[in-house]
Amino acid sequence: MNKVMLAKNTYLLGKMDDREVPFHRLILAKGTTYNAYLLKTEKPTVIDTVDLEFGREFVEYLSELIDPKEIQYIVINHTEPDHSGGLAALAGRAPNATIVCTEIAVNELKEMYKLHSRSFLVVKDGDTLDIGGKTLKFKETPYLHTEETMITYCIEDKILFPCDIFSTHVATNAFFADEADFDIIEDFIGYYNAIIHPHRRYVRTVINALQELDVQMIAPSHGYILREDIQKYIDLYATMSADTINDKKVTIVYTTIRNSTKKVADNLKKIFEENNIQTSVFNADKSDKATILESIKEADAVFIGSSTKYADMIGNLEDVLKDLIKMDLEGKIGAAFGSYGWSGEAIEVIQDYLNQTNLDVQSTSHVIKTTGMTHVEFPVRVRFTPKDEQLKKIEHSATYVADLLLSAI
Ligand SMILES: Cc1cc2nc3c(=O)[nH]c(=O)nc-3n(C[C@H](O)[C@H](O)[C@H](O)COP(=O)(O)O)c2cc1C
Repeated sequence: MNKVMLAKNTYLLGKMDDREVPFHRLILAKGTTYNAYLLKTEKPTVIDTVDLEFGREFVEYLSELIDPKEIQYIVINHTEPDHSGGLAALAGRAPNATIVCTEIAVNELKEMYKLHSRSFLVVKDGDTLDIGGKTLKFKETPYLHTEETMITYCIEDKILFPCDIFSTHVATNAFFADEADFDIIEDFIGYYNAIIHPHRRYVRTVINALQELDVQMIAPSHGYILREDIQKYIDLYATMSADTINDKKVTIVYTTIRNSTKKVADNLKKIFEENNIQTSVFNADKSDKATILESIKEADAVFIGSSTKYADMIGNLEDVLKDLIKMDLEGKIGAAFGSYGWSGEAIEVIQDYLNQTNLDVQSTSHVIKTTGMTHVEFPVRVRFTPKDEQLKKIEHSATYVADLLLSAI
């Protein structure tokens, strides 16, 4: 365990893990660190903890700096157990501490660490918390990289605690990037690519939020603390999260009885067009098949949808799908969608057809396995006419594909 002071009364409590750590189906060849922070103010506050495995060690080390009973707040920016895991050991030893997190995080933490009778303080975007001598400001960062995440900024110290964002996976005794005996950029970019890039749309929200903050130091939860040339790291995130490609095309083909599936198609189109992706939509029963197939040949992503009638697809769609199986669609993204009433067999039949092509067919399972995102669903299944939550669902799926199309990585 390490003890380093970042500002007056602000300590790094880090655990170095120099094993080849298995993480997100990767092996971290250089290991990693779990960085937590203690702000020893009038209302002592811990920001994040360490991996579950090192929880007791963490509390022992923390106890050398402060009696845990004095701790008033434990801020949890992100519930993944490599950061919140120390709560299991800390909560019992710090009975007077209120846990500070987003609303979504409350239930996750209660369930994960059996904290049902614990006191929680839910913070929202822009809320501040006076910890007696220092003030914390919170910014919700949903989907970066999970739904419940937030970042914390200490106004007096001008230190940003962004948890996973701006991290590096390097087991290091040089706590600050400027003290490393090599340039950390490659590791910084490698971490971004592995963990953050699939969520890059939300990186932009953070970059915008940072413009309103005077950040002099970035203290993430893995790897190096950044205190020199901070803007270089922020600019790198801005560049890496920007759209790099702008000439992509999507083709959407559907059939419908009473236009609910058309509404799904139109909403998909709206999202793609908001992302400057040229989008063509065809009702397979009202369009020339050769024109549809030509458009699919030109497209980078293909969405095929139908409503379900007596457990099957509607109209001419099957003819189009039979032709797709014979085409070379290598390198294109494919997705199924449709409106349905109770079972939605048509959508699954379309998915089966797409799986027989050489399209890169999207599925919920693949999205979860590759990004951890649970709010993106494929195929896109909408009960009856899409509204409210269902429109959000369509937006999430289209946005996900737009992000795949607009990024070179
Ligand atoms: C004649 C008929 C048969 C239907 N059969 C099914 C079915 O087998 N399974 C199902 O999930 N929904 C079924 N539905 C419900 C439709 O799929 C649902 O109303 C859907 O929203 C229609 O979308 P559309 O307007 O795009 O055609 C049926 C609807 C009708 C009118």
